[in-house]
Amino acid sequence: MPYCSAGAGAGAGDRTAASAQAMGPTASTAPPAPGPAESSHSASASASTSASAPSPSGRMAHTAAGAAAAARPFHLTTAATTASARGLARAAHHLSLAAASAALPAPTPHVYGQPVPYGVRHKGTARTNLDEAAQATGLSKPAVSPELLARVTDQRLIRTAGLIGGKWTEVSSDKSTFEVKNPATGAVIATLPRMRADETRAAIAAAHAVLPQWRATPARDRAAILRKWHDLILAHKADIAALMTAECGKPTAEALAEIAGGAASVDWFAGEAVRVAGDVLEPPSRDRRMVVIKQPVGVVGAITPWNFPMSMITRKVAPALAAGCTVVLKPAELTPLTAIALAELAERAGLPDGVLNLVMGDAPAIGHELVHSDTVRKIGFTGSTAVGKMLAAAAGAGVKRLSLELGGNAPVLVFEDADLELAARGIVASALRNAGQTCICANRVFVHTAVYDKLAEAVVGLVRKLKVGDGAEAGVTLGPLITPAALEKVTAHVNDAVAKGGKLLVGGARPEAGQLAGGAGAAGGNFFAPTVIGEATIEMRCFKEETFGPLIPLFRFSSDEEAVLLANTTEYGLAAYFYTRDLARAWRVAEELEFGMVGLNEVAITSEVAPFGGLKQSGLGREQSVYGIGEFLDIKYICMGLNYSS
Ligand SMILES: NC(=O)c1ccc[n+]([C@@H]2O[C@H](COP(=O)([O-])OP(=O)(O)OC[C@H]3O[C@@H](n4cnc5c(N)ncnc54)[C@H](O)[C@@H]3O)[C@@H](O)[C@H]2O)c1
Ligand SMILES: O=CCCC(=O)O
Repeated sequence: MPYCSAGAGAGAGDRTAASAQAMGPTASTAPPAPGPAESSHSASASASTSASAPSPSGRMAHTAAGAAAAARPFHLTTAATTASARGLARAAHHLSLAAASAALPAPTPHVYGQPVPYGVRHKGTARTNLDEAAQATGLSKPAVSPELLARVTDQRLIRTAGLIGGKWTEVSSDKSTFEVKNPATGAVIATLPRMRADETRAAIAAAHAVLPQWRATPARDRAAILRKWHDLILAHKADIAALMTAECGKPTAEALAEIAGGAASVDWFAGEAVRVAGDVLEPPSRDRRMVVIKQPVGVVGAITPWNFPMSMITRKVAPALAAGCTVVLKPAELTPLTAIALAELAERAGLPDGVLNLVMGDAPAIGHELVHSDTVRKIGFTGSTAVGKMLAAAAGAGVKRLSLELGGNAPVLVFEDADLELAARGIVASALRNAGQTCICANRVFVHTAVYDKLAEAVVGLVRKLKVGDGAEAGVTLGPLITPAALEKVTAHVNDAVAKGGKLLVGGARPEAGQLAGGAGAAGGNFFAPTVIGEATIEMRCFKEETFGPLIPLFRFSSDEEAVLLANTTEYGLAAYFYTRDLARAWRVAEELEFGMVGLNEVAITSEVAPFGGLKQSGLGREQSVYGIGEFLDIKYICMGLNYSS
């Protein structure tokens, strides 16, 4: 199903630079510290100490002991080497670490202002290990705000924990935490464990341990679990939308559209699971037969951004699970709550323990483990081009499979024969979707000079009708930007354009508090008024960079050749759009645009049935569609000689 209801540049850029630095050469060359199991415990000894009760839900039970035992035949058949024995011991150790650190009672989240002790409670006292950690480190405990709890009906969807080997893990190895803020108010809505390398290694080990069972599970059964997950997502869409809007800021209608699209991906890949097929080749001689089979690539590391907190996850996790892979997911730290709710629903759908693991916190440390682990065979990443390039370099060193969905700088071309009303609606819907924070947002609008003034007037008229405010308020069509840094980048792009001769047609600054829907609280949010700049030129930053904010710059052109040249003048190649009624021009321009996705008289191009991905520095590989599952499958050729003596 297509979904599009009405990009944080500096946010993305600034964080990106910081993370890139943190991941620098020192971090990437440091070998992971060996776990104690490698030196002092046998696999079975450490596994047997960590066995836990079978799952009450009746799901495939994977205790640490069970999972380690399950891993054994796989190790023995694929690589009966010392290294694999060490790997098994390490897996068992990490599983026992996960089991021990996650041996917590059913979560009762600490609510700000009403301390509810949880964590590992000491005998005969209400104090927990978290109280001690908080006291010792001065750091806050995992918690959720009453405001967040009040928004959600099924409060079990809100957990202050990652998921490792089927255990919700509420304490990170160094007991540190990070905060999640509502971008519409600036208020802290949750505090979560800041996971790092230890938790990531445990999650990788858990995913590896259960891989033999999951890949051997019949595709039909994997598909049934995915369909159940899809149904549960839709049954809880109001709660998921509330979480998504609270952490990411997008208006509720946009959150619901994203959930519908994300659920559609899960359903699509449930269908694809049973259609994986190989080939029988015509052999060059009759003494042999040749076949091609497809097999899951193995453990997948999935790293996702904040701007689509659900659909960027389902596009990776659903095809990976359908193919028979297991997953370690690292969602963005700005928006982990949607990911946690999705993982909780996956568990309820019957996904076996360890098949989907969730870690979040210290992005460079987690990323380093995922990309340097020999166990992880594939990285699926969506995010900035800067972080994507760094991951690509590290994954290349380990010859790991890689999909990258990176930045965009989408052009819209409006030719002189276009339906101008349709074009104006499309431009506003695309450019301002998620407050302009969408990788395929219209970032540069090129208009034929003959229709420029009319188109500009129509765009400005539509922009003036938008209602800016807290996305949770009814009727709001434009929410806040994700961070103050994102606000700074949009402000800088607007100021730069005006300084270089751009005409401010509407917007241009932060709205006054009184102009915002959402009451006084919204005054603390990261809002920027939707802005249209006329007479934009190629010297401006908004021509070269992804603004990732609510800015529509209008450029002029006077020939088809000029329009296509302007559109292609970017290192990005994700999405492009154009409006014309001329069939010959439509084909010519569609073929000449150097972008992975092209919308002709249409901006709502995203769909689970269509390949999503970019050219040039916008990425590698494709998500969604019939092509999407191939990213998680290895191709194996088997040649069978028939010329043997009987
Ligand atoms: N092409 C697409 O499909 C697509 C979709 C959505 C967003 N995007 C792009 O994503 C960008 C915005 O997202 P963002 O700001 O979250 O990007 P980002 O690159 O800062 O973060 C993306 C993810 O990478 C993680 N990360 C950051 N540093 C890391 C490191 N050193 N190692 C491993 N992981 C690390 C983050 O925590 C997050 O989970 C924009 O450029 C946008 O165009 C692309
Ligand atoms: O930001 C990228 C995702 C956009 C989409 O799914 O349409």
